[in-house]
Amino acid sequence: MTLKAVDLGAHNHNHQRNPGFDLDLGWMRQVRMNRSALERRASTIGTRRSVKKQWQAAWLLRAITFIDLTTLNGDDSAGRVERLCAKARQPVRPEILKALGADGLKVNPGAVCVYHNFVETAVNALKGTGIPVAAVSTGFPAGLTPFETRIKEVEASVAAGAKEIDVVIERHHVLNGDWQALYDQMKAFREACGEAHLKTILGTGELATQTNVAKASLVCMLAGADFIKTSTGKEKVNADLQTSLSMIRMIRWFHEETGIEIGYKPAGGISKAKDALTFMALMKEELGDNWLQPHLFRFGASSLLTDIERQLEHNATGRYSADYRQPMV
Ligand SMILES: O=C[C@H](O)COP(=O)(O)O
Repeated sequence: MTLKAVDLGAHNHNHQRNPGFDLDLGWMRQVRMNRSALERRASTIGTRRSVKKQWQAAWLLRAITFIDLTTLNGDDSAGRVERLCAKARQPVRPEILKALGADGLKVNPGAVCVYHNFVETAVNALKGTGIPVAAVSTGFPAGLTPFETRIKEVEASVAAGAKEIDVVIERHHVLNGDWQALYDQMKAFREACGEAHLKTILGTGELATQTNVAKASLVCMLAGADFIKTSTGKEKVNADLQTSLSMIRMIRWFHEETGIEIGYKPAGGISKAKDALTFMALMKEELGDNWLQPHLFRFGASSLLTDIERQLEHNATGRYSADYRQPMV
């Protein structure tokens, strides 16, 4: 296996950030998505392309570098966050890496994602690793706390050491077509983030139409988002392939018009290694290999790593072990 040749996507520090642009209502009017066409295209992704057996371990290791290892639960505690960070330091058991011939590789998730209250805990637990902490800091998951409070939350998370801020949008702005209000809020969040990267969560399962998803994506990118993200993980419908297509195609269009590369983060309900590989195939087909890097692609996922480690072990030994061998937290 040629694992050593696989670029495990070190963070790209030369990447040009999105400076933000004016809200272009003329462009907004051109945006249309056809749900059935998206569904047809989405249904071909997992079937036409499957990763060949000998490449699977390399792809799975690469998938790990895209994970925002996440815990966003009401019963989160410092202890749980510390255990999650320990997992981020060593996402795959050393004997599995050794068996795969990958023991020399640095494989770490893209970030650890927590509520604001645990940013400091995570920053301390990840010291020396270079793994950034992402915070959901804006009245997550509804995003309906007072606007000023949310801005203060963002500033507090950045001050505590978060390098990425995942911000939920107010869905009613989209449902009412109030693009200016959405734009103004996102612009203010971007400003509050400073050097930290802004990831905007659309809550796509609550936006009613694919055209709304696409328009909300464009507004967030125009306002200066570094990433657009599907879901909080708390909506009834979370990341899926057809919605991903709507967002990815807007990323492509935005890049064609502005030259700026925006990251994509499907989140919520992605828990199987096989699904992760399908999302990666989708990115490769629609945006090309360049987008398969941690500064342009992430999975928001709480349990995906467990399944990936299981599959890697199977790949290395031909056997599956029980889930408790790969405890998450
Ligand atoms: O952004 C991440 C999501 O909250 C994680 O969702 P999940 O628990 O379904 O993987």
